[in-house]
Amino acid sequence: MPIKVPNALPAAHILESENIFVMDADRAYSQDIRPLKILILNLMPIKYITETQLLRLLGNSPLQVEVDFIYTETYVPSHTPSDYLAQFYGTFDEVRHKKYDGMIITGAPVEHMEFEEVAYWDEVAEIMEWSKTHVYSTFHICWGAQAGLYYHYGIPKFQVPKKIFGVFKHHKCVEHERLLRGFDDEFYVPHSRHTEEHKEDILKVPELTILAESDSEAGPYIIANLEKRQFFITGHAEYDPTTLKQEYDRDFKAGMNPQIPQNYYPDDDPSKPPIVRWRSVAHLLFANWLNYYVYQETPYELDELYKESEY
Ligand SMILES: CC(=O)SCCNC(=O)CCNC(=O)[C@H](O)C(C)(C)COP(=O)(O)OP(=O)(O)OC[C@H]1O[C@@H](n2cnc3c(N)ncnc32)[C@H](O)[C@@H]1OP(=O)(O)O
Ligand SMILES: N[C@@H](CCO)C(=O)O
Repeated sequence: MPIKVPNALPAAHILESENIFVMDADRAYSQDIRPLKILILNLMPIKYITETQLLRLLGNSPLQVEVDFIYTETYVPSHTPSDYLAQFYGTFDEVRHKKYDGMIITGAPVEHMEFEEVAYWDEVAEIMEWSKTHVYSTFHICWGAQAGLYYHYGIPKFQVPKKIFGVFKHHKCVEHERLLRGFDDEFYVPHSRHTEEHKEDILKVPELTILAESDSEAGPYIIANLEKRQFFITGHAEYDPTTLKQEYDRDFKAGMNPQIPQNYYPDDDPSKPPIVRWRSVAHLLFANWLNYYVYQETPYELDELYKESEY
């Protein structure tokens, strides 16, 4: 079954070459099944890379998925041409009247700033408030997760002395969790951040459960609220095989003497091709979310979702 994206989105060509069935927005679905509506708030600077990474995982499903992208109006992205945004993206104002089965809030390279200092903070906070009544399930990634944990539950982030950078071993913290169905007892996921949440702050919030964590400095990895309508993912399962390499090379060229990503290069040698240990986890994570927490739970008629809302 296909994933439907804005017409001529560059990611579509890449995904088609990977045998993912992509439909443009004009084409009708062949079956009378309501597609799942997913909204992606893409805060990453190089938009097409994140689009491709997320659509690759959302598209690897028998479910019909229709994706809308939005960017922030209160901070206009500098690395993405305005005609690209005009062609493929909307704004929150253009979608606030709609309801969605799922939403993804991406990471963002703004973790050094206090949340309130980020130019689009008020807008992102408004979107997170709106999501409570207009989105069935929200998946927050990296800075998106930090922002969600802070906005919804007051959990602070802290600067770490050494960048959490590499591919870290994790384990499940709960049994029989559908989001983790198919995960091995130990699994690997990339992290790339300079900040963290403290586990004890998360455990203090009765509505939150840590579903998976790492005993390394990567710490809590997947946090869910009680209703399992909000997931906070501190790592980057969606990253391409060479994303960490690109970040390392970028910082190396900038003379920043970056640390070598852990558990990534054979013999920790950046001249060797990296070992990819997280692809299957990425596919399971997104497929389980889509299947168990979006498709199987969301109302068939999206208008039924928080009908009482007069937002
Ligand atoms: C913690 C996480 O979530 S990890 C996810 C973040 N990881 C990444 O973004 C990896 C890829 N990013 C990069 O490699 C770099 O950010 C680059 C190369 C794209 C840009 O680096 P630089 O040019 O040095 O930084 P620059 O000052 O232009 O800002 C980079 C981004 O930070 C964000 N940003 C910077 N200042 C602000 C601000 N005041 N308010 C909001 N966003 C800001 C923007 O997203 C900006 O990119 P955009 O304008 O295209 O949206
Ligand atoms: N993943 C990011 C961290 C930025 O906050 C990078 O190194 O680009």
